[in-house]
Amino acid sequence: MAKRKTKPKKAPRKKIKSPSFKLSSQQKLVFGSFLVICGILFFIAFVSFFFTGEADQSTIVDFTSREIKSDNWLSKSGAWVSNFFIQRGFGIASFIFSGLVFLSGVYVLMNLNKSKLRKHWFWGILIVIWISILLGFFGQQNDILGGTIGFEINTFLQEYIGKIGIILLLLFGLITYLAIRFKLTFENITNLFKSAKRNIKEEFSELDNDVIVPLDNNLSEEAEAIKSAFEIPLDNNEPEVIKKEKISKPSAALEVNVLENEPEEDIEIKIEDIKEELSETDNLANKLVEDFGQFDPTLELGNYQFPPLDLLKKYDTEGIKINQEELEENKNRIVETLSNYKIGIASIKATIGPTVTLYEIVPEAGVRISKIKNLEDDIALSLSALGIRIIAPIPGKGTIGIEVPNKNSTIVSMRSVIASKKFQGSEMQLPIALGKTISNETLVVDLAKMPHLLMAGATGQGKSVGLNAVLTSLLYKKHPAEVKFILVDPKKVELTLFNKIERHYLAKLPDSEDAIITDNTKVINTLNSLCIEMDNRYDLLKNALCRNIAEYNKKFKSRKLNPNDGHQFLPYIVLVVDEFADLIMTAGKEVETPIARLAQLARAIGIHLIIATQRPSVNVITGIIKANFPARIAFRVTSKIDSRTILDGSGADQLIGRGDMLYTQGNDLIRVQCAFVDTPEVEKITDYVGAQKAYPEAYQLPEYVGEESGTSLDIDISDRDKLFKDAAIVIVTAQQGSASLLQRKLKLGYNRAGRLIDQLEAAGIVGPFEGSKARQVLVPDLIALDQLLENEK
Ligand SMILES: Nc1ncnc2c1ncn2[C@@H]1O[C@H](COP(=O)(O)OP(=O)(O)OP(=O)(O)O)[C@@H](O)[C@H]1O
Repeated sequence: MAKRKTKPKKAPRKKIKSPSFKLSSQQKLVFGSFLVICGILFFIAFVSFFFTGEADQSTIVDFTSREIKSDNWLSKSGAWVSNFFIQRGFGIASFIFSGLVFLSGVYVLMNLNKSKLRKHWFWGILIVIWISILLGFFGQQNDILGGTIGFEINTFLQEYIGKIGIILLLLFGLITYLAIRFKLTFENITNLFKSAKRNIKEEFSELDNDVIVPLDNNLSEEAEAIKSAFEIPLDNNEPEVIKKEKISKPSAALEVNVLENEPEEDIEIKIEDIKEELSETDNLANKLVEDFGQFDPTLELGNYQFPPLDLLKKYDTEGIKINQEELEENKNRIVETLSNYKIGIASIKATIGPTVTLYEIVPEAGVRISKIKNLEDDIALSLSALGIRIIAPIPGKGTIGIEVPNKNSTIVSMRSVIASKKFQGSEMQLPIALGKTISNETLVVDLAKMPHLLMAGATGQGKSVGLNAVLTSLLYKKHPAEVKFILVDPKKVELTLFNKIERHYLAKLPDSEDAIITDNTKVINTLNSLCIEMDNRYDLLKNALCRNIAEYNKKFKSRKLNPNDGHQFLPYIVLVVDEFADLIMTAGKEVETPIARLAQLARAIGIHLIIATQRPSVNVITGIIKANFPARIAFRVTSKIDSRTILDGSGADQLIGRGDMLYTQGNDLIRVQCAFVDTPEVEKITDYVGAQKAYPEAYQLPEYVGEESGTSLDIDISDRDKLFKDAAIVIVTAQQGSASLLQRKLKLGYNRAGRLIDQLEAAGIVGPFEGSKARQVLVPDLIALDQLLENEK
């Protein structure tokens, strides 16, 4: 599964030529109509047999003699055929044969699916045998009912299992037939009985309500009353059905349904039964699904066990405890502060969350909302608490919210959110249990819908824990075949634990050693490779006529896409970048461009990005990135400006840290306490997953050959630029392997400087291309350079 390189083409196998029975259109017409006519002839002969069979007995004995005449409607042939099938064969069940021959003709004529026809024959023959055995019971009285074969089998079976045995055997055959042919189950039958019972009941109760009132002069009193009340023009003698509803209670609303007089002429409605033709591939896919079942991407790791809940820790400080005193105190202070500014409160309500309590205030009529908003600092001061946030007004509620941190905040454990019904029962494509909201509800979001996530917050406020929570959620819900991670961790320590699940869940570039990327230059290659993967996936989707990965995978699972055409089950790819700022600082545009491209286009093909940064400044979170990351998580930041960069508004600066965060998916801000998952817990999970059978290697991303790394390292010495030696001296003296230095010092154009750098690399003077950084100079001084050039000669 993990391996996705194109398979080497198999040597073409020699095909053994099987005789082909393909008929041309004309042949089909001739053969098909022949069969249809045969079917009809059989039918006529069989019917005639019941009238003329006895008289024709002699004809059969002497078929060739022209003297003897036959009474059968189809003369001697008819007599012979019907005698063969009915008398000596299967009795009246032989009619089924005539039907089958007729049907075969229709199938050939209309070029219908042959496998279905085969099925009809198979089941048809079984039914013939079944009926003839059943009617074999009456063989002694009337031998044409079950035919000789039916009678003989019946008597043979009677000797061994007796009459009761045969009846039970036939019953068993019938049940088997119904179960296989009509997919009948025990539940179906019970449901059928139940609904029939219900229908009968309903019908009876309706009968009670329907009164047929003959509209003549002898109208009952009630009907008379109705007639006068509604003045229905009653002109002919046809009886009309009047629904009597609660007529006995004249005061109640009276519902009367009077059927309109029928129009003079009935206009017939023709109902066209439009049946869409299934294409050949559909038939093939259905057959494949019938034979092998749906494609199961998880089959290769069929025994994979999801990590159990017990690997996650339970915390003592979990669960919300109501501190009545604190509530009362805060309420009084809020009321007091507001009354100091002459703001009256109509009502106040508290919702206690894990870290903060929301006081919802309904101000008295006439109070301006902006007035309360301006008092934010004053209220914070009077409550002497950090992290007060005022939401005025709360969207969709018409109240004003004041969020006040709890004195004793409670931890929201990863265990509690993973165990929640909301997460366990979620049908999302990439469900993530972020934590709990202020009303203590578990917040589960779909990464596939976001479709990319930007996470920011000052150092030590819970970013890494947040990233771990995201990854843990996916590990608990998604099979290794369904999702792959690409982890970029410049800090080198945060995500190392995930190394253990490399062959299960990680994706990497071919030939790279570590799956977790810690080197910024490799990030560029990975991002570009991911862009290639994106393009490849779009091609696959285009060929499969699907709009997104979910549709594509569904189609692939139902075997409608041929793996020989390059189609395969596509896992989701989640790219996680910790410390995005660091990356932008070192690689700049080279990362921004592929990130922006991925962010703009990758949503449909199942590539989702999560980028986290400590420094939410505008040169890190640029406009183009912001535009493509509508879903954002803000942990506590130090300034209002940072908050504005992340959330386009303040709020993140008023958080209290330790996993307290604001989440937005483009519209409302939701305050959430992030679920806490500690490093030992993550370690346990990765150990658990890592200990299980894995794919042979990590998921392979497409190879990316960097533009600059295309240097041919075998540049001939004689082909070197005239300025080669000068360039080498400049580079070694400055100990800086950059083309722009050569451009400046030797007054060269970019192309020539670039060529020189390539030649210097080929000579082993500078190292390989390293992204935006200058190349490493491998020769320490001019003496060493002289020696190197001397040796070359
Ligand atoms: N959801 C949470 N619930 C409780 N405590 C938390 C939560 N998230 C973080 N903390 C506390 O904050 C500490 C720092 O968190 P974390 O390592 O995630 O910060 P960070 O933002 O990644 O910092 P840095 O940027 O320096 O890596 C944790 O060790 C933990 O004690």
